[in-house]
Amino acid sequence: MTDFPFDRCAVLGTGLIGGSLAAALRQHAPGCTVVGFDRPHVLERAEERGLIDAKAASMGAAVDGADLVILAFPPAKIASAMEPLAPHLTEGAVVTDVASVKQAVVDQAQEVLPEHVTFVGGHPMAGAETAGVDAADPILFENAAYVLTPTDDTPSEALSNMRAVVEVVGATPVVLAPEAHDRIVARVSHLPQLLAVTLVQHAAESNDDALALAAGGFRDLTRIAESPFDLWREIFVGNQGSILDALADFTRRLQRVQRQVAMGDMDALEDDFAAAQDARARLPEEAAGLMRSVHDCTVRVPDEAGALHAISKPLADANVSVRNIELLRVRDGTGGTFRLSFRSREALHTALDVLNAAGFDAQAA
Ligand SMILES: NC(=O)C1=CN([C@@H]2O[C@H](COP(=O)(O)OP(=O)(O)OC[C@H]3O[C@@H](n4cnc5c(N)ncnc54)[C@H](O)[C@@H]3O)[C@@H](O)[C@H]2O)C=CC1
Ligand SMILES: O=C(O)C(=O)Cc1ccc(O)cc1
Repeated sequence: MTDFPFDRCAVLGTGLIGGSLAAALRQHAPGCTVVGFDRPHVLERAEERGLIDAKAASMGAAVDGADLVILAFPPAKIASAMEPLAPHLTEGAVVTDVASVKQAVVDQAQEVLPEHVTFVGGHPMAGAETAGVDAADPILFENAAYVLTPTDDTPSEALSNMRAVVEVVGATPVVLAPEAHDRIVARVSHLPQLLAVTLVQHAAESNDDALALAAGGFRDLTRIAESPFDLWREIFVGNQGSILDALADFTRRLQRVQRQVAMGDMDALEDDFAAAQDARARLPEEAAGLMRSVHDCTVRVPDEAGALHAISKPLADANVSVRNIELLRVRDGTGGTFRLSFRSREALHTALDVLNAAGFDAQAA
């Protein structure tokens, strides 16, 4: 790629996010050499998986000569790595990070990074419930929002070069002040994480059989309850103020809902449903990441050998690629139902046409 503004990128922390960024850069900015640094066994794995071009034995060696430095450690380690890194940074380098909370990292960068580099905070709004180098995937950022948090001092060239990084990995840049970012993610990411965990616990502890009755809605709403705590511990500590504000606001809303239910105020609840439907329709069509909500359909098939082939063949013939196939249920004698997921609304609609034309009962899910 000729107009990619960086030649040598150091990725410090080659886990889920760093490994995915490294791999996406290798794929889409082939002129840029990607050097990784992590714990030796992780780095070994990153190289084995082809996520990086080269391994560095130390942080200093990784950033030596790098015009782009991506800090992709856990948040506290990102902040604590800056000071020891400072003397090794190359003049003119752009330093960025991926931490889920921005104000503290931006403050730390302003305090300890040398004048001759520019720090631009970043946060890809894409992730997965599994961490680590083995979960890294260059497709992770496709269609994701990717927040950049420049300050008043950030030179416009550094910001536009970071936009190029975001775009080359398939994401959409969203520029926000660090404090605005932290307030927003408290509501769309940190509070939902706490609610998912609380919902699962609330149901599971109410009755031994409760989870056996949970349908798709409960599953959709609680997917992120499987996320590992290690990262979240740092997020809850790092964004405590905004999370407490969001919790207080949310508690007031929940109390209002409680009053509406108690008073049988269906008009008020209907208004809430309408407002939520309206707002949800404005969610980005392709939400972020590997775990994004996908375009699904269900297909009923007869109980006979070769059923999966019978579905996949006409789709392959029509050049429709399937992201995921899940067998939802099988009943002896009466057949089964598959759930198929596609990457886009267009692919889903083509698939529905193809499958129905082939004689299946396929419906958008
Ligand atoms: N997991 C997610 O869904 C998202 C995470 N983030 C941010 O990305 C950053 C990394 O998170 P993940 O990639 O999920 O975690 P991860 O655990 O997959 O990756 C972190 C990497 O840092 C390395 N590391 C940690 N301490 C180290 C040390 N002292 N020396 C050398 N290497 C060390 C680990 O070995 C690991 O490979 C965090 O700052 C997080 O806030 C941002 C968006 C989404
Ligand atoms: O998988 C999901 O839906 C997520 O919300 C993942 C996620 C986790 C942490 C972040 O800072 C950003 C995104």
